[in-house]
Amino acid sequence: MKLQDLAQGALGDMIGTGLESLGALEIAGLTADSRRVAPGFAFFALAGTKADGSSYIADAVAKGAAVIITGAPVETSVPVLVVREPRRVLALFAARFYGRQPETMVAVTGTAGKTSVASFTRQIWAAAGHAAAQVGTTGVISPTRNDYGSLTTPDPVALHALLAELADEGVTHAAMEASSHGLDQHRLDGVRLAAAGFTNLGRDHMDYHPTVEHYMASKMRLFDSLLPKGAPAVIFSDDAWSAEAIRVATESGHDVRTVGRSGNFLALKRVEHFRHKQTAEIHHDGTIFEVDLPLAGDFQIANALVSAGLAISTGVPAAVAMKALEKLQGAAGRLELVAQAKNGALAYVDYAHKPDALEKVLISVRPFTTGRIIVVFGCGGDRDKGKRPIMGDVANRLADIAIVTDDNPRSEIPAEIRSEIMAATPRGIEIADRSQAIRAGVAMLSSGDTLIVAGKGHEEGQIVGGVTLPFSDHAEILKAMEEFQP
Ligand SMILES: CC(=O)N[C@H]1[C@@H](OP(=O)(O)OP(=O)(O)OC[C@H]2O[C@@H](n3ccc(=O)[nH]c3=O)[C@H](O)[C@@H]2O)O[C@H](CO)[C@@H](O)[C@@H]1O[C@H](C)C(=O)N[C@@H](C)C(=O)N[C@H](CCC(=O)O)C(=O)O
Ligand SMILES: Nc1ncnc2c1ncn2[C@@H]1O[C@H](COP(=O)(O)OP(=O)(O)OP(=O)(O)O)[C@@H](O)[C@H]1O
Ligand SMILES: N[C@H](CCC[C@H](N)C(=O)O)C(=O)O
Ligand SMILES: [Mg+2]
Repeated sequence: MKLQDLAQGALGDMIGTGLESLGALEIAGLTADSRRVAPGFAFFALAGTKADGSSYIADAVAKGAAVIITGAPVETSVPVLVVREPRRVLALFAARFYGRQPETMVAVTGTAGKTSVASFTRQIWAAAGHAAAQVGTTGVISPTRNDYGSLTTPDPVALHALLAELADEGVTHAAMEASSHGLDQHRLDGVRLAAAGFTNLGRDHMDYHPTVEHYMASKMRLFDSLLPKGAPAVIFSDDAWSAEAIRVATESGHDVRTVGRSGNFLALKRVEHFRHKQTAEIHHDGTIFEVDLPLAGDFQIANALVSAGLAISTGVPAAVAMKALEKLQGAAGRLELVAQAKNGALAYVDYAHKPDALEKVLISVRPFTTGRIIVVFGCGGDRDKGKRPIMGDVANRLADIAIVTDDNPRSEIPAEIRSEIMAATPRGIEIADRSQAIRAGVAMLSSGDTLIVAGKGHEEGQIVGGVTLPFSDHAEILKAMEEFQP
């Protein structure tokens, strides 16, 4: 593809000249990683969090880069195009380079619930007869794939290559997660969105965002920069940050549709909790729906409402969407019931790795726990350190027994991470080895107890140093259940 064809639509972001003379240049591929450059590629030199891409220009040129696209002039032997927002230009170019996307795309942002909402929206679309996919933390799920993933929001080149493949496979509807990193780094700027959703805002990623306002503003890019004006913005109404999300979406000229107890689009009137399910009365456009949601956890109602809001806003009849809620399967590792002991105690895996999520999950299981709540959890290394004592305190207050263990220590010293948690968990029991911690939790189970193994959800590895060791909370629970037969 010629550079001038890639540049269409991104011209507003260009500065300086260069395109006139370079427009006819044939571009074989795009990348921001010099290690992936092949002959004829455009190499985007991006200033990153760890490295500066401009130090890899020589490497890219040696590998055959045809043009360097960058934010500041550089001297090199191949043509250079200087642009104002290189990350945005990369995303827009990637969208044009790969060309095809599923016709109906939605994105959801929020601190917690994105994976669940992407999954539920895919399931509702599928129930309505659409070929639907989800893209996010747990990877890619479509009618023909279930691929494990790494980033919540893939980088724009990988993302658009994937969206083109999905479109070619016949996928017409796709729901994706918009992480704050992804939004801040313009990873989704080339995605054509039909609607967007917001779940909630809590503490996370304070290692990356200087303030909570910056974190919220990154999330709000979804509404103030990416969603086309006038498109439906589905916003959970009952979060402390809902009003701010509604304000941004309204000021951006969107069709704001709120869902929740104070929702105007889907209004939640009543909820009854049972052990593995809950019943909700939902009002929509003058009709009352009684919905049996086959999932535990108050927060799943919020996720179900946002998903139904997105599905209805992209053409699914409300009655079809409400019916589909009754068949929902939870996203892998999100308050997933892994085993029930002989004595009736329940063991769940959950992906709560931030304070609000841990709090919500522990509160959610209390109504059906007649015995004790036992939680096994840790905090990731090389991530927001501030959340460690907060999560420790949450577990100390809301669980009867808190077992503090390791969760992806990465480059940090595991004992130090644990002691930062333990500082706020005076009742906590520290067991370094995660497998032993889970064994201890299972061994304690008596009738009426609930065990929550939190933090890793669907993950299949434990990252220690630079190495990912095979590990599954799911498998460890089953092994311990077999051993202790509680
Ligand atoms: C902190 C962060 O978000 N980093 C992401 C960012 O990297 P960066 O631009 O800061 O990269 P860098 O390492 O500083 O390097 C700068 C530039 O030099 C280039 N380079 C580097 C080395 C080399 O030899 N040659 C070369 O060209 C790099 O490709 C890059 O373009 O852009 C990269 C491409 O999009 C991402 O892969 C990378 O994600 C890293 C791996 C990561 O761990 N990100 C996590 C924190 C993340 O994004 N998480 C979110 C949220 C998760 C959640 O929901 O909670 C997610 O969406 O997954
Ligand atoms: N609506 C919600 N409100 C509060 N907590 C929630 C909500 N939905 C999910 N959770 C909690 O957060 C955990 C992660 O849920 P989910 O994977 O759906 O969110 P996410 O936003 O995709 O998270 P991540 O950013 O880590 O990918 C769940 O296991 C549960 O503990
Ligand atoms: N997407 C999140 C996942 C965290 C999961 C938890 N197991 C951890 O490693 O902290 C992150 O990379 O920050
Ligand atoms: Mg997610």
